[in-house]
Amino acid sequence: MQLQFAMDTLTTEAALDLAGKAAPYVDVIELGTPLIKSAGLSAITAIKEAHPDKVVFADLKTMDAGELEADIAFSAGADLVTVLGVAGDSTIAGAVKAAEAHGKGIVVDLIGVPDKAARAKEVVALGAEFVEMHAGLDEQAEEGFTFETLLRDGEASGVPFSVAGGITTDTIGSVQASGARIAVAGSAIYSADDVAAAASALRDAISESASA
Ligand SMILES: O=C(CO)[C@H](O)[C@H](O)COP(=O)(O)O
Repeated sequence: MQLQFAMDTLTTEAALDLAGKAAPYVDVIELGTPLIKSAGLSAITAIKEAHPDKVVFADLKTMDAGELEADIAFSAGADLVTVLGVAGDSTIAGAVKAAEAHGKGIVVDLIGVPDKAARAKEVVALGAEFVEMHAGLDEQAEEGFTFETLLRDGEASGVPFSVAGGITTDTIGSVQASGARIAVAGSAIYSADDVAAAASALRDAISESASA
């Protein structure tokens, strides 16, 4: 299983600093939605130039104008771009068209989708590379939130999936056991006093879980 670091920070300078510390331990570097809204597409270019060997993930969470929004993110240097699963099929198909033109990929974020397993099948049929079983920051803070449903939905979907929703060293083993392609960790890394150590600990937890 791969490890993705979601950088929910607000400036390119902060993102470059975080990415520089975590890069040795992660496979995918994500520019979070607030970062792209705050710093603009140039942040994607800066991260790709600093880390050309990493998969750069632009979390646009596109809801409309799929082809146009995906195209500008790929042109800026993204390897993977997100579209929302609650968007219409034509939006997702448009984003997939842009990905094909650039030789890159679309990830469909299933945040807010009631039946994630069913929608996952539909969007992969539309050409998405994989789906993200995602509980966002607000949902994580809601009373009664449980992370386990994301894993069950991933397993039930039968398609390639990542998982995001407050993953920590305590839970990343269960994500791996669910068959996820990628575990996405944001606050567990960027909020840590020692960012490199936090990323390294998640990487070690993946290895330990694989050999258990
Ligand atoms: O996309 C996001 C919020 O919409 C986050 O980047 C994602 O949830 C990962 O961060 P965390 O591990 O803190 O949940």
